[in-house]
Amino acid sequence: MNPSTAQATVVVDELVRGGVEDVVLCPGSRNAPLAFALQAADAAGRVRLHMRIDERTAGFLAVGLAISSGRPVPIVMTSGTAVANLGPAVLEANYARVPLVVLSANRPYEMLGTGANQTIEQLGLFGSQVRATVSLGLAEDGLAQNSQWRSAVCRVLAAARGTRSGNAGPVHFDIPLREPLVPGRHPDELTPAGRPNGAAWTTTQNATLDVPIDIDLSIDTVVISGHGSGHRPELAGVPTVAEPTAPLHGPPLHPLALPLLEPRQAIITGRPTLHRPVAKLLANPAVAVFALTTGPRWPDVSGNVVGTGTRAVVTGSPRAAWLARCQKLASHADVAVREQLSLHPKPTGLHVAAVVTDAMEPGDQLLLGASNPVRDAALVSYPKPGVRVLSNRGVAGIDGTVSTAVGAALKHPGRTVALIGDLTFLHDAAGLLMGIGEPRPDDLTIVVANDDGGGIFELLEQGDPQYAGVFERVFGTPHGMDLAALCSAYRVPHRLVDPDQLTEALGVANHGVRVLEVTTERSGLRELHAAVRARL
Ligand SMILES: Cc1ncc(C[n+]2csc(CCOP(=O)(O)OP(=O)(O)O)c2C)c(N)n1
Ligand SMILES: C=C(O[C@H]1C=C[C@H](C(=O)CCC(=O)O)[C@@H](C(=O)O)[C@@H]1O)C(=O)O
Ligand SMILES: [Mg+2]
Repeated sequence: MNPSTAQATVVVDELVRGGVEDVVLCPGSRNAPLAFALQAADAAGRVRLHMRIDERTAGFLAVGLAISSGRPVPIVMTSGTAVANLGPAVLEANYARVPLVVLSANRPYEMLGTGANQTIEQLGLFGSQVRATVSLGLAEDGLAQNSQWRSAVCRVLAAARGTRSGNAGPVHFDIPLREPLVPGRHPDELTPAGRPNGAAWTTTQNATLDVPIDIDLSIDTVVISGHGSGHRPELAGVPTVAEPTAPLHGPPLHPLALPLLEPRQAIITGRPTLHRPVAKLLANPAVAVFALTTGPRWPDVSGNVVGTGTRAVVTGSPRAAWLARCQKLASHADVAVREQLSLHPKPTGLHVAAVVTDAMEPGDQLLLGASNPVRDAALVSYPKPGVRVLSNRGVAGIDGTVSTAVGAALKHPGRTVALIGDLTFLHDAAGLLMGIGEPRPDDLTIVVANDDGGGIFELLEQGDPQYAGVFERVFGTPHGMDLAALCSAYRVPHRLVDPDQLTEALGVANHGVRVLEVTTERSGLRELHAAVRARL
């Protein structure tokens, strides 16, 4: 077995021993030793290999696989811009604490600066965005490097999982590889041995971060449950504004009810990412804000957090009058939203979100695109028990969302529905490119609310009628794209559905990947949201 083949075979073997189930591979030559080793592991049923041509979609496919399974997912690619294309996925993984491993093949380091082809300073490329940057020395004939290789893999996986830090996230694992890059004449030679019984080379237990903080719940309190929040049974009695991807700890509180309430205390769990009324509350100096997070970091956008920890030691109970007021205002907001939807003359993304979230049942997985879809879901529904809701809230990008949905669906045993906007769909339509024979989701429905542009901007300052002369081109960005033709090019079934047919269409049994496109209007969104607020 030549040195590069031996090294690659050991690395793949140790990844499998470390609990990796899925690996995404992009074609290249420098990473050929890893490609051969991964193909062999896939053929032996030890790992599920996913080939992707485009490293950008590969990275977000891995994000989807990782957030749905909780397992580290390596993405393997050749040197050069192939590695740089993982940038957006690494950013998302950093801020959303997703265990990704960018496993980049590299030219031998001595080639740096020589003008050698496809040779860049890729070690360290992701800077502070990764939890660790690990490299391996070149494999050499006759050197006993097995233990170094295997222990490095264990360090990579531990860093990605946050095993000792409580802070899962992306890791860059850069491996310089020297020719020969293809297996020798004796490809069946034995792999340098791992630990007995398939164990990992280095084992460790998850560190537990335990930082208790005292919180008195007799003070009028709301909980803001944001992305990445842990479950907090100690807050079960406290009115909770939960983002769609977060647990609903206590009685549901609608985000639009917040401005009508005067809590004296707020408890953040996870990281709030969605609503301005939430941001305004958390910035109010008259409100005592606590942050409970599971990892070493906590959010404090306004610098108003008075105390933080990983566990609340609660005393007291919410006042009955406070609970009653929160419940009344939450119900009022719920009614106002649905009532205005029924009165609004044109179908909008908010209408589509209401249909999709109403259709979700226990066992389903829902993935929400950035921009309006995730916000619309928050306005028309509360997190449902048994429905897993995912969204790339790390940096709220509209990139890679189709790929993320495909990855998440590949790891979910039941139905996955993705609700995304048209720009989000167009941004990552290449995520539909799944090569012949590659694993495909059993049941993924991508619902595209197509308002021919960026509906979110209608609701922001730039959507004010005073900017009408400028708005449409530089914010609305109408495109007029034929989504049916695009889906046809990717060989994915597509159906244009009237809004009032969407419930029925979602109920049709699905096998594989399909796109349901719903034409919506963004021109009346500002008025619709204003009408809802006027009813509060
Ligand atoms: C990669 C990336 N580029 C740009 C943005 C800024 N942005 C946020 S929402 C949005 C428009 C989204 O439009 P669409 O997906 O159609 O959803 P809609 O707002 O229409 O519901 C853009 C461009 C972003 N978040 N991420
Ligand atoms: C479009 C971008 O992001 C903006 C999207 C929505 C945010 C927002 O305020 C929506 C309305 C609401 O939640 O009340 C907006 C914000 O946080 O102020 C974001 O900037 C973008 O390009 O950043
Ligand atoms: Mg749109």
